[in-house]
Order: sequence, then structure tokens, then C-alpha cells
Amino acid sequence: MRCCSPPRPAWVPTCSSSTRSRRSTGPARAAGTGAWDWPPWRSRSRSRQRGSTIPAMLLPDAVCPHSTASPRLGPRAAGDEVHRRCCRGQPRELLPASCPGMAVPLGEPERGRAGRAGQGRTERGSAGQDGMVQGGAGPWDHRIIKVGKDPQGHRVQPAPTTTITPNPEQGAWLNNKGAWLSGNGRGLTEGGWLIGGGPTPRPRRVPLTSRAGNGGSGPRPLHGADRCGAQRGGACSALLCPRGWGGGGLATAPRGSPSPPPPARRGVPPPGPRVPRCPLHAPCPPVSPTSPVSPYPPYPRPPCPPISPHIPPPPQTPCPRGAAPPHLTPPPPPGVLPLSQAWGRAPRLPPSPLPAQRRAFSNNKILVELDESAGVATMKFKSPPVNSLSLDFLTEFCISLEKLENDRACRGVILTSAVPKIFSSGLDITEMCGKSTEHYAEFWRAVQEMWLRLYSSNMVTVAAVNGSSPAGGCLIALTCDYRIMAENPKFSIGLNEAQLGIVAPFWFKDTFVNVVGHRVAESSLQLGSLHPAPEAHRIGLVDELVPEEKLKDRATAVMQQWLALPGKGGTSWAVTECRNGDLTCVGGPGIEAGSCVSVGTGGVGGWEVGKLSKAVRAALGCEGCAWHTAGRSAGCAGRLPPAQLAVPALLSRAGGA
Ligand SMILES: CCCCC/C=C\C/C=C\C=C\CC(=O)SCCNC(=O)CCNC(=O)[C@H](O)C(C)(C)COP(=O)(O)OP(=O)(O)OC[C@H]1O[C@@H](n2cnc3c(N)ncnc32)[C@H](O)[C@@H]1OP(=O)(O)O
Repeated sequence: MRCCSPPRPAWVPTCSSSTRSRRSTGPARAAGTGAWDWPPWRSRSRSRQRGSTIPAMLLPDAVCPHSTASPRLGPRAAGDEVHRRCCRGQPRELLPASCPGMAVPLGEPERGRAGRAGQGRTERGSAGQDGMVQGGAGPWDHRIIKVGKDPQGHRVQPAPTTTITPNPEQGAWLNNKGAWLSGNGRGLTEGGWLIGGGPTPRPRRVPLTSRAGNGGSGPRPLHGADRCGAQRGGACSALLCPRGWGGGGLATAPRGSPSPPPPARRGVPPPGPRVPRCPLHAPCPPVSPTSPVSPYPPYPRPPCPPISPHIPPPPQTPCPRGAAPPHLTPPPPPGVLPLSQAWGRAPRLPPSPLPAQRRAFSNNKILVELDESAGVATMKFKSPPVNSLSLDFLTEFCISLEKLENDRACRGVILTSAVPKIFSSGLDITEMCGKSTEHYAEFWRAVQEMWLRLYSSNMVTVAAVNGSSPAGGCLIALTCDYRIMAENPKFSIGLNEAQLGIVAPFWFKDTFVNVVGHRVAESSLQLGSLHPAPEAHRIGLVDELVPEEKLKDRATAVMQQWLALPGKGGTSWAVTECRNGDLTCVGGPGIEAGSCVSVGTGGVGGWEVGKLSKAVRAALGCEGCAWHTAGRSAGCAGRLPPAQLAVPALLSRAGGA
């Protein structure tokens, strides 16, 4: 029996033949032992291997980290609680009877799912994630097991299993969440995801009027009364719903979108044209601070931050981000339409015509400044005295990160501290004693959430460690792509849990091992060492040291270096084509023609640019390759004309790779 997947990585493919993303490098199951490691979806190495093959991602119930059968999670009740919430995001069909999530009344998961899947929730569906497509006997019976970005570049998490129903009157398609799909049956897309092929075990047709929620990308209003748990008697989780954060909402519809108009729903006015999410047009609705029926236990949620005062909020004016900047629109190769023409939308975010290029928002514990012109945000921890990672801090951290993740103007984040001499003191110890079991569960869920979100962020993440950083603080730095530390020897960093008489969670350890290597990690963890900055640099725990006064500049320079690269932070798109049995890059901004190809198993908009290994080359072959985009924001998640796509062929090949 299969079990729910762990909480966040809903993009993890649910098919045993699927393959792993470029950032997932660790084995999901220890060779020869049969024992599952957890989390199975990633164990990132700094070398960022790409296209590794992984086994099935659905865990057997017995090893589900949230199951009571799992020895991992600790107290049974805590495991139950997390498991129950975790499973809320899963289709019931995939849950085993033994899963505690099954005990949740039928209505609750739906509320939660509406929040997760339908409200612009950003999951870690990074570009390049793999997915699996199963399809129906008829052209409309499909199951999608895939997540990713919608055409506006927002990451979405469609329910792993989606049934698609034709709506002949509208000449379009609906999934079982009421989300709109477009396409012609061969290359249907849902939020930019290609679907098609194969039989569906149990096709479902849901009457339009009874559909709840939205599979994620349909042009229905995100704040529709049927979309939000808070409006349906449930709570709107700040973490799950754009209502929880200003600008998360969005709206609706496209310049020249190929999507058909949505159906009129009883009591719900049809949405207007879809436009990219834009804070100008997304006034933040009130958020209920707590609610007894929240998918998560109630805790104070931060109020929606005000929209930056320099941005005038005329809701009806055209979005200033409507047009593509000429300099960012690469010339297409001969015979190939640029995405913007092919699909009638801007390939990436143009610079704002507004004079101010900086935006800032702040909550109680984190100050975020976004330099739109550079595409870089700085998150400054400001929770004195020591930036301890309390539940509130972690919650605000995740919300801030999610907002940046959703902001197409932001491609990189620098994490640093506004508290002198302290980066972060790690987990707030007061959260770990004298509290209820439910609180512990919630707290650890938040710790994991923070780690998962940061680890799998699509943005480039740089830690500018300007103070001591023990334990959980060290984890934050480790989870970033790059660590720069102030060279003050009084500042130390490390996983010192052993000195506290506790054991660092194994995923702390894994992250540590990935950075410093096995032996160094082993001895450091056993001793609970806190390494002074010079030593931290020597063992590779931080990538470089700089004088404290230069830390910011250096972090900015490193960020620029990363952002200039194609792929994760890059803005480039590349085109590949099949030439003489090979995949050849025919060029793109910053990408030399012939020098690289797109590899990966991610599907449209999720392709990474990099060297094509022989193995991948062999696995992919060439005949399926037409062309596709790569890069995070350019062309963003290009929805390519189905006729020019042969991604299913690639997927099936890659799935077996
Ligand atoms: C999913 C299942 C998982 C199961 C997992 C099971 C087990 C895992 C177990 C634990 C994992 C833990 C990870 C952690 O992060 S534990 C936290 C470890 N942190 C530390 O050890 C840091 C300790 N603090 C320090 O070293 C110093 O305080 C510091 C260098 C940060 C600052 O020194 P400074 O001299 O400037 O300041 P202090 O006077 O020492 O402290 C000021 C003030 O702050 C309080 N404080 C410090 N650290 C913490 C903290 N982590 N949490 C809460 N409060 C903290 C300190 O007590 C002082 O308060 P007060 O006395 O002024 O009231």
C-alpha cells in the first residue's frame, strides 16, 4: 500500500518510473538495505547533479515519515497530527486506509486542498521537476501527476491526480477541480503542464455546479468564495493561501491567452481577463488570525502587509508589467516563433515603469527588501535578541519566502541578519519544552516547512552570515546555495546540538553532509562543534569569508554571478532542436549556441539548461525533441504550441531513464 508523500514536495512525482529533478541527488532508498531514507525527494549535493533516476516517490505507509508506523517522527501523536495534515493535500485514492489522514472527515481535506491547489500556493515545484502523465482512453480522460508553473510563472500544485472533463459547449476542458485547461487533446495543458496519453482507471465527471476549488491555474478568481477555506467555513491558512499575504492573490486573465473563458458558476461571477499577478491588482483581503478549523492548528498569523506606498493601486489600470522588455526578448531562431508571439504573452517580466525600483515589506521578525531592477531580495532577520527560530519567526519566514517566490521580479534572495553579531541562534528552545504535543507537532512542521521551502526554492539563495549561527541558524545557511560569512573569528557556526544533549535531526545532518562531506560532518556533529569563522571556511562550511563591512556587497556580487547563469536563477531561455541525432542548443541569451542542451525531465517550462550527459543523451534520444524553453523567468514556463512539442515522448523516455 502506498502512502501519502511528505508534506511539501507535492511536486514529487507519484510514478515509480518518474525521474528526479536536477536537485535531487540522494538515493531514496539505501542500496541493499531496503530501508527508506527520508526525505526521499532530495539530498542535494553541491555539484547539483541533474536528471538522476529515482524510484517511486510514494512511500509505503510503514515508512511514511508522518505515519505512526514511522520511527522517524517521534511521539505517536505528533506523527499522527503531521501525517493527518500532510495527507490532506493528497487525493484520497492514494491514501491507505491505515493513514491517519483518512480519519479526517470528508469535508476537511477538500478545504485544505482548495487552499493548496487552487490558490496560487507555491510548492516546490521548481523548474525542472519531473512529472508523470497518465491519460485516458478518450481524449478527455486524463490523469495528471505533475505540478509546476502556470503560464504566469507562478508555481502551482495541481492535485496529483486530476481528471479532465470536456466541456463541449465552451470548446474547452475542465479538470475535476473546475480548473480550465486548454489545448487540443494532444497537448492539453493545465497551468502550463502538458497532459495526455494512457487510460484512466476511474474517470470522474463532476457536475460543474458541484465543483469546488480550482485545480490551480484556471482563470477563476483566487479569492472566490468557493476557493478559500475561510469562506467555506474553514480557515485560510496564511501559508497556503494568497489571502494570507498581500499580493498573493491575483488575478485573472490574459492578454491573448489561449484559454477559453471560464464557465459561469452559480453565484460566482465569471472572472475577468487574466493578468499576471501584480501587487497593483491584488489588494490583500483580511485574514482571519486564527480559526478552529484551520488545516493547521491556529496560531497568530501576521496581517497582510501593506502594499508598498509608492505603487499606486488603481485596480483597473493596465498592469505596468504587461509588456516584455525588448532587451530581454531573445530573437528566435529562424522559423521559430518567440513564445510571446506564439502564446500572446510576455516572455518575462518587464521592468516597472514606475520610478521606484525597490520595494520593501516587513513583518514582525523579518524585513524584506526587493530590488526589482536587480531581481534580488534581501531578507533580514530582525527578531532580537538572537533571531531565534520561533514558530512565529518560521511562519513569517515561510510567508516571506513564498511571496518572493511568487514574485516574478525576484530571482534571488540574500539572507542576513539585522541583529548585530547574531545571524540566528537556531531553533527557539522555548518552543521545545513545556508545550503541548500539538504545539511540538506544529513547531516541527514549521521547521521542516522552512527548510523545505528554502532548500527547493527556485530562487538563488545566498546566506550572508553576519554573526554567530548555531544549530538551526547554521541549517538556514546550509540550506542556501552559497554561504558568505563575516570573517570575525568571534562568530561561529555549526550544528552544536550534541552540546545541548540532543541529536540534530537527520535532515539537518544530511544537509550538513552535503556541504562539508561525510567525515567532517561526522566529527563535527559528534562533538557538537561550533566552528569559528576561519575554521568554518577551512572545512567548507562556508564558501568564503569577507570583512563584515563588505559582506553585503560581496553577497550582491555573488548573486549577480549566479543570476547570470542560465537555469535556476537565469533569465535566459534556450532553444534546442534535433540535429543529426543530437540535441543542440541553437542559442539563447547568455547561452552559446551549440554549447548546451536542455536536459531534465521536467516538461514544459521546467527544463534546465546544461551539459547533456551521455547517459541522458542515450535515454532521451533525439526524435522527441522539438524545442522548449529553459530558465526561470524568461519565457516563463513557456507554454509551447502543442504541435511543436513532443514532450510526452521525452517524458516517457526520461521517465525510464
Ligand atoms: C520532525 C521530527 C524532528 C525530530 C527532531 C528531534 C530532535 C531535534 C532536536 C533539536 C534540534 C535543535 C536544533 C536547534 O537549533 S536547538 C537551538 C540551539 N541553539 C543554541 O544552542 C544557541 C544557544 N545560544 C547561544 O549560543 C548564544 O545565545 C548566542 C551565541 C546565540 C548569542 O550569545 P549572546 O551572548 O549574544 O546572547 P545570550 O546572552 O547568550 O542570549 C541572549 C538571550 O537569548 C536567549 N537565547 C539564546 N539562544 C536562544 C535560543 N536558541 N532559543 C531561545 N532563546 C535563546 C538567551 O537565553 C538569552 O535570553 P535572556 O537570558 O536574556 O532572557
